[in-house]
Amino acid sequence: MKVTIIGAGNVGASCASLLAQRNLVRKIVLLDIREKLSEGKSLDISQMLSMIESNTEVIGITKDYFQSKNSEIIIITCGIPRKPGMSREDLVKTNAEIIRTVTKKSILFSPKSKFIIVSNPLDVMSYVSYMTAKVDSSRIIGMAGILDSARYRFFLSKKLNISPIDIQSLLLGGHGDTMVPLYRYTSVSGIPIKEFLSEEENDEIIEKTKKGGEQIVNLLGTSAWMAPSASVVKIVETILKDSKRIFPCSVFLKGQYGLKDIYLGVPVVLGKSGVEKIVELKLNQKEKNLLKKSANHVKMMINKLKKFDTSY
Ligand SMILES: NC(=O)c1ccc[n+]([C@@H]2O[C@H](COP(=O)([O-])OP(=O)(O)OC[C@H]3O[C@@H](n4cnc5c(N)ncnc54)[C@H](O)[C@@H]3O)[C@@H](O)[C@H]2O)c1
Ligand SMILES: O=C(O)C[C@H](O)C(=O)O
Repeated sequence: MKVTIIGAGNVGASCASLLAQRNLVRKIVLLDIREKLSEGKSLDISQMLSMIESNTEVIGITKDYFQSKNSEIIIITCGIPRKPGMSREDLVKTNAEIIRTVTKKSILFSPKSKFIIVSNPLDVMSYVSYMTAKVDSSRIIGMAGILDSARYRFFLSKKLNISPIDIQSLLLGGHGDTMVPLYRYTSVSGIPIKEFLSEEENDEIIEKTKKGGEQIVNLLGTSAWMAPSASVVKIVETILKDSKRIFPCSVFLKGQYGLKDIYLGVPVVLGKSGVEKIVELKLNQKEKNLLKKSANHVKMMINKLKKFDTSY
């Protein structure tokens, strides 16, 4: 069982480290364009393995895609992150080119692989990877909803003084300010959230969640990587164990939620084939409007990209 991670920067190296600690796969290939980076990071991770009793082999590669041959899963974390004052959308042109190039190269050596996309702006990059790979959309999964949901659970846990582990939540929509956390589908150990706080109080938590990525960018000067890599590892584990768990992920919609030709966050069942089912919830009018607004925003970015590059 081999997993390849493209991009050995903050998110990529952290994914390799967390995945190796889970002792889930035989081999992790960490690949970057920058000479020596992945070799150094993989060596550091490898030297940790005897202490944590993991048998995973971690190798670092510069540009040589042959080493990624027949990967079960390819995780795309390469490209530029935002800096303070930037939006995720500011990354679109640079990262689209990078995602297209690395998807083309990876699919050549791993034609049956599932892809987890991390690079931003997430929903558009997942779309770019899907259009480039030309494989069934069930195999191209964007990671964002798990992270956004984890942030929401964290802020909520602080407000309620309750463990985040016991908070269940669900989000829809794009990864960004237009995300749609669902108050109606949030609960604490099965108890509806309305028993703990009002919708208005919850809205304050949602605003914090929407700004969760930006808050870290402003503190660190670059974007988050610990919680994002833990979210990626959740997806990897679910696919490899064929666990059929439900998570919000950015997936290609073909009419579900009244939307098509777009990658957007919705709840999905994940298993060994990737996205095994898209769960369609009955939304109320307010939720429908918010989702539509979020979809319009992602569509607008996709259309801008298509104008700039007619090959999409
Ligand atoms: N989806 C999410 O929730 C989420 C969360 C965190 C970060 N991100 C995004 O993930 C991306 C990576 O973030 P980071 O903090 O790891 O950045 P980083 O700068 O630390 O790492 C990016 C790495 O990509 C490499 N790279 C660039 N072009 C490449 C190519 N063509 N082939 C191989 N490697 C290449 C760079 O050399 C660098 O090492 C950013 O776009 C960021 O916005 C998304
Ligand atoms: O905020 C970012 O730019 C990175 C990522 O999308 C995040 O939410 O942490």
